Amino acid sequence: MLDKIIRIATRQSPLALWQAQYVQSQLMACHPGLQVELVPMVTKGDIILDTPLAKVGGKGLFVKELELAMLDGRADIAVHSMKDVPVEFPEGLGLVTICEREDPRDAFVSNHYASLAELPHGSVVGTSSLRRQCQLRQKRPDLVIRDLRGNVGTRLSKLDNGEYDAIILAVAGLKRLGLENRIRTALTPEECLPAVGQGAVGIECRLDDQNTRDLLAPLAHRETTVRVEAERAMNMRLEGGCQVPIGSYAELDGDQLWLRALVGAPDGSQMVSGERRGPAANAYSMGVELAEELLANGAREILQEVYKGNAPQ
Ligand SMILES: NCc1[nH]cc(CCC(=O)O)c1CC(=O)O
Repeated sequence: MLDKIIRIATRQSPLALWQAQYVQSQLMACHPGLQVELVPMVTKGDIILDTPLAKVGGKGLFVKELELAMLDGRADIAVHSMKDVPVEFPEGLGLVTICEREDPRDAFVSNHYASLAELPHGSVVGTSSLRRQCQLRQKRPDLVIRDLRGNVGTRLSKLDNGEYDAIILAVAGLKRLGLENRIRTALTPEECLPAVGQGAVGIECRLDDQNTRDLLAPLAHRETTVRVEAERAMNMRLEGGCQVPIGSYAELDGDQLWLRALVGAPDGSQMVSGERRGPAANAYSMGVELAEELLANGAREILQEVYKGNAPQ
């Protein structure tokens, strides 16, 4: 076991590297003597930077190259932000480990205003996330939402250049990059329901690679795994990828799981939401049932418009 090397396929954005290095150091701490190397790669999502993600279309734009590397045997594992991981995996690969979740909330970031409520009428807010967009528009129809792409550092420089009055980013990403001081307020789940898996890091590998799976096992975090299982089951039933106006967020209190979800039209004109409470053992079925409730209450029509690409923005 000790002469084994684990190779981690990773994108090269600062956040992806942070996540890969986090798993690298956890693996080395759990298995003294184990060698863990990073295999840096470029993905389509890193190349197509000028088009709004929802229009580029493909789910999993950032993970396909990493998955090919694992299937080819050039890498053993890939580390993902759970919110960017598609609901389905190529044959032979799967998500085997979910690590402890960081703060799952969205952050309000601005150089002039302390909170969403303080933003003057007509302020320009940057986000490319349809989920953030629909929730912002619902609360503040007066705001002008503009697309904002690129890695976290690029997005912050666009804010600093004066292109936006405020931007919305995940708290987790900012904390991991040591940029917590840029957060003016964290939005509560009531203000902006987080994305499926937001703040959690997951590890994918070849399902037949039992040796690697055994090495990964101690990195799994039980509570996070249950929460993300419920959130992803919801998303899966909605057939939602990562670029959809869907929020899905679960909390665990002892054995009691509380799952909340919403589907909204990107222009904020419609919003369908619901919740479920139940034992953690029912995480998966709670997700599926909540998705079915939302579909029956209008989410089906909202999502159809979004997938057709002609939802009002
Ligand atoms: N969509 C990009 C992305 N994917 C994961 C994170 C960081 C937070 C996380 O790990 O959930 C971010 C940046 C952001 O949304 O601000």
